[in-house]
Order: sequence, then structure tokens, then C-alpha cells
Amino acid sequence: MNHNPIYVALDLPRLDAAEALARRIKDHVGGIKLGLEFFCAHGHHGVHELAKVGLPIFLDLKLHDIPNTVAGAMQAIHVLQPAIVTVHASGGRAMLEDAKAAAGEHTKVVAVTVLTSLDDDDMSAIGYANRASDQALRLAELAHGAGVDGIVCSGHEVGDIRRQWKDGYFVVPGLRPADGVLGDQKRSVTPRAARDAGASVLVIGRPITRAEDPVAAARAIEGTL
Ligand SMILES: O=c1ccn([C@@H]2O[C@H](COP(=O)(O)O)[C@@H](O)[C@H]2O)c(=O)[nH]1
Repeated sequence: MNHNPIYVALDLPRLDAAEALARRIKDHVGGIKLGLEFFCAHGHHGVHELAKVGLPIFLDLKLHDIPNTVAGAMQAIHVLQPAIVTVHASGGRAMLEDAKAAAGEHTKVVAVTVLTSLDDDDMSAIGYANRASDQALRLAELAHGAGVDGIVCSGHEVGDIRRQWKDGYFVVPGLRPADGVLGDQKRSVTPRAARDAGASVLVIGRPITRAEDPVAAARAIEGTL
């Protein structure tokens, strides 16, 4: 891998703080991930402002609705020219197909399989018979068949999915350095383990954004890859 695969998750409530942090760490990450917290607070304006930093923008909106609605949302964000957008694989094949058809030519559509904050106990509480890793594999197959560019999964299953979908684009969040605090993440590996297993993009938020020295934290993680 010859480019920096780290996308920093800027889950910060304030636009000025997010922009300032992005500028400080821009030499140690490969892209910026903006999620629901940021988009609900700052919308298109916020994305335009962060785009000025000069890194690719990943819009982690996790769209999940009927096909027509998701396609409309994809068209509405077209103007922002995101490098990556997320939808939920469990929205079904037609939704995934329509999301991909509505996306801009340069936007990768990746389907979230099983959130990294869920473990096997959560799966049964939700009503899934499968273990988290089996469900992630099943949804990855669905996403592959629907023609999207890749999936979001944990570092626990990315290796198995990579063996079956060789040219897929795989986003892995929930990553923690070896001594990192898990917080709400339950299916976590180190950034290096995820990269070695076949991740295309490494999403890292709090280990960088909440570090005492975010530049040093980003640089240290980059150095492990
Ligand atoms: O399964 C998923 C899908 C998305 N995310 C997002 O990634 C970041 C992780 O942030 P950390 O602070 O490094 O835990 C966050 O924006 C999530 O919305 C995920 O964690 N798991």
C-alpha cells in the first residue's frame, strides 16, 4: 500500500474545531471521514469547509431506507463529490443497486455489514440467528452481488471477505492501537492487523481526535503501518 490508508473520523460537534484539527493532522492521514454527527450539525456547508483542507472526503451517512429515498439522497450529495459514501447492506439488494446507480462516477459506495459496536450477544438480542462474523460475510456477499464498490466490516472478518472478493474496497473502523481504550467498540483490532488482513481504508477517530497530542497520535499510528 503506497498511500496513507488512514481516514480520520472527525466526530466533533464544532466546525471550527474539526477544521483546525484536520489542518493539524493532514500530513499524517489520507482522508477525512465525516459522519452523522457532523453532517446533521453542519450539512453541505460543513463538508465544503472541510474539503478545503485538500484531503478526500468520506461521507459516512449510513443511508438505510427504501431504494427511491436512498437514491434521492445519493443524488442530493452528488454536488459534494465525496470519495466514499456508506449505505447499510441490510437495506437490501435493490437499495444497494439504486444507491450505486445514483452515485457520482468518482464516488465509491460501500455497504455497512455489521457495526463494529455489536458482538454476538447483541446479534441475538436484535433477532439475528447468525454470529456477527457470519452475518458480516453474508451481507458482504449480498453487497458484492449488488455491484457496490465494497463494504464496511470489522478487522475480525475482513480477511475472510478479502479472500472471496479480491478486488473489493474494504473500510475497517473500530480500530485501536494495542493499548487503546475500546469505548463502545466491541469488534476491534489494531490498525496494522486490519491492514495486513486486507483493509483498503482504516477509519480511526477517538484514538487521534481525543489524544492529548493528536498529531503525535496520528504519526504514531501511521508509523505502525
Ligand atoms: O461499523 C462501524 C461503522 C462506522 N463506524 C464509524 O467509525 C468511526 C469510529 O470512531 P472511533 O472513535 O475510532 O471509534 C465513527 O465515526 C463511527 O461512526 C464504526 O465505528 N463502526
